Amino acid sequence: MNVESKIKTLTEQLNHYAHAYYTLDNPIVEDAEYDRLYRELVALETENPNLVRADSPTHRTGDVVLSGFKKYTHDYQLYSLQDAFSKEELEAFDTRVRKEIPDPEYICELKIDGLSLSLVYVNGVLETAATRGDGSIGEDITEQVKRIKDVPLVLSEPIDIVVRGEAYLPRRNFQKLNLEREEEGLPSFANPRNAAAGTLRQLDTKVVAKRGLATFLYQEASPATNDTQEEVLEYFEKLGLVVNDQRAFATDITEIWNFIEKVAALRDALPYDIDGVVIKVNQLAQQDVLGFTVKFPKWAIAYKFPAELAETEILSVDWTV
Ligand SMILES: CC(C)(CNC(=O)c1ccc(Oc2ccccc2)cc1)c1ccc2c(N)nc(N)nc2n1
Repeated sequence: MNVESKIKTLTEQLNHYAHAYYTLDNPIVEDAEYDRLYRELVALETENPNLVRADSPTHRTGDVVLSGFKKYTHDYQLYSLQDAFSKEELEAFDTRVRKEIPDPEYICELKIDGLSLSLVYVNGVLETAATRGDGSIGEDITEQVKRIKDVPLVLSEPIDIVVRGEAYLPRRNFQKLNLEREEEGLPSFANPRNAAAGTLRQLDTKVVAKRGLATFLYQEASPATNDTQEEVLEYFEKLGLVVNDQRAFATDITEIWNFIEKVAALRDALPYDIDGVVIKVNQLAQQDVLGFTVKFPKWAIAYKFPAELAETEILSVDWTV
């Protein structure tokens, strides 16, 4: 086997193992074996730098220390969600939708408490990752996002696509990070969302690789190639992107509310923080009929759970009254 096919085989093998470990949470090879193959690839790439592939896992570990963040202008507006804090507000949303869509089918997704980000793939290769910013201009965090192990550097298909999702810190990594910071006499992070935001603002990408961020993708920001939001999410999984599996269909507020109550009951057992449930019209053609206000899509709403009192707030509450 010549060097080029040896590098191709090693790269594909290592990416397959990493996908199983980080994206499917289902390791299929011992760490020692992964490390041995990884070292073999680094040696071959060092001798043949012109043969390093775009999807090589070695792109994730090179220690790049940036001097600052470049601004990035999104090709597509990244919208916010209108919020609802009660069942009545959801009923008002449903009434507004039904004025234009008599029989809507909704899809309900989790609202992950992380940092919104946009991934731009060209020919299937991750070209840019950026924060949402104000929806039009964000910050380029490409080098940082390349160190998030479940973000594919190359998709399974060579397509141009802009996807949007959330970067978050799994609770177990959040607890591990705060323990380390306490031992180093550093202030701990208040919550996983702040820790994720602080990590992606690190200019030393080695720090990002160590912290164990993860992602869930939920939106195709470029013109959609599917008919429904559900099909978009299934397509994302085929491409190698991570999609949250906690979702449900609903045709009325009762079914939406049932899902919200189910999620509220399992919320504390989830390995990540959520701050609500996002309800969307599932058919993309129906989304187009409803359209957008200046800031929000009229076909989606976020039901926000009551904010959990932070430990400090709980201690300051006068429970004697
Ligand atoms: C619905 C949307 C606001 C994203 N959608 C967009 O940003 C968006 C962008 C261009 C769109 O349409 C286009 C307009 C012009 C060209 C191409 C597409 C449509 C939606 C949103 C926002 C936050 C979410 C969140 N935290 N969790 C989940 N689970 N879903 C979320 N969904």
